[in-house]
Amino acid sequence: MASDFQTIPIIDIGPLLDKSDDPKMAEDKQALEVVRLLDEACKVAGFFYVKGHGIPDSLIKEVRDATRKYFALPYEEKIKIKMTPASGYRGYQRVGENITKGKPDIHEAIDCYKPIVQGEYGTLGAPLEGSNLWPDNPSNFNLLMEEYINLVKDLSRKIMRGIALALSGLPDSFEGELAGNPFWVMRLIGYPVLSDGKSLDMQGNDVGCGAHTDYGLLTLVNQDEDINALQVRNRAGEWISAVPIPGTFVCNIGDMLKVWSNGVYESTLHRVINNSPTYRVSVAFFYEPNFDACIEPLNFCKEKANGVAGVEKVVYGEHLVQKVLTNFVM
Ligand SMILES: N=C(N)NCCCC[C@H](N)C(=O)O
Ligand SMILES: O=C(O)CCC(=O)C(=O)O
Ligand SMILES: [Fe+2]
Repeated sequence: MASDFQTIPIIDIGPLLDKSDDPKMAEDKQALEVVRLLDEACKVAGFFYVKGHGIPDSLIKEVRDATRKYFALPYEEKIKIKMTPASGYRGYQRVGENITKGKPDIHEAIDCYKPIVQGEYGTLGAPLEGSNLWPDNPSNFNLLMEEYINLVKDLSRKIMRGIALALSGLPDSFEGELAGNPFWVMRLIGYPVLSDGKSLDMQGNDVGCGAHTDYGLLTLVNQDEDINALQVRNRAGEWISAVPIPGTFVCNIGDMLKVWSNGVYESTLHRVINNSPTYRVSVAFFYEPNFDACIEPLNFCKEKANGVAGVEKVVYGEHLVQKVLTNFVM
């Protein structure tokens, strides 16, 4: 359960990454210290900064800059990759199209998902079938994003090996049938400046993204430097700013890890409010279980609660599809 934390921990995961594919990982002192810090952060806040991740800062910035260039294009250009039910909910959505708790969010985005071929998951996967819609402009956009996706996906897998140990499981607890073929989601997001630093629309809505939890396992947020906008709710109900720390990702745990951990880790509520005078870009990568995995508390997590499951089981793909189908007005 998220406590009344006031700050979000920073974890240098370098020593874990060095050993994460080593069969002796669980005997390495420095890797185990990272595991301890992950456990603490997941229990206390459900959020932490990841440093020492090994992904070049230049690539991380390039991804944000390409995203910014795309959003700066005229609407007619952006709408060429419009997200529709027929595109598998992949592509561009304009400001106000995404809905959180009944209110339009003040952001625009490109949504991407791991490609799903027709029939791959039967009716379960049908709404998200398709491949991603990438803009032609800026050029090389898709190559850049694919390079980035490969790196953040592998980073997430390694963090999950650490989290498996943190929950007293084996390092590969989240591989094989559970998350060995991980689904992923990426959202390239732009948060416009609010006019006069006040509300953008007549209803006085100034929320870039309303309070929500993420749906899967781990989220890695690549956010603009120098703009404070992402806020995380602690148990006392206070909103704690996840201020940008150059060279880090903001990492948070999602609903499926809450279930697998039997509620030992919480998927913490967060929201985005861009009150700055500058357009804000963030790129959120979501590392998820296998699309068709049935998620229920793992035995080694239930043991701590005398074998009692404290959270409901769910098929990940059903959870995701139910969210996606209620996220948009179209
Ligand atoms: N894949 C993830 N986590 N996307 C986050 C979007 C959160 C806002 C969405 N309208 C909602 O209400 O969930
Ligand atoms: O823009 C951000 O900093 C976070 C976005 C977010 O929470 C999400 O897309 O799930
Ligand atoms: Fe989120």
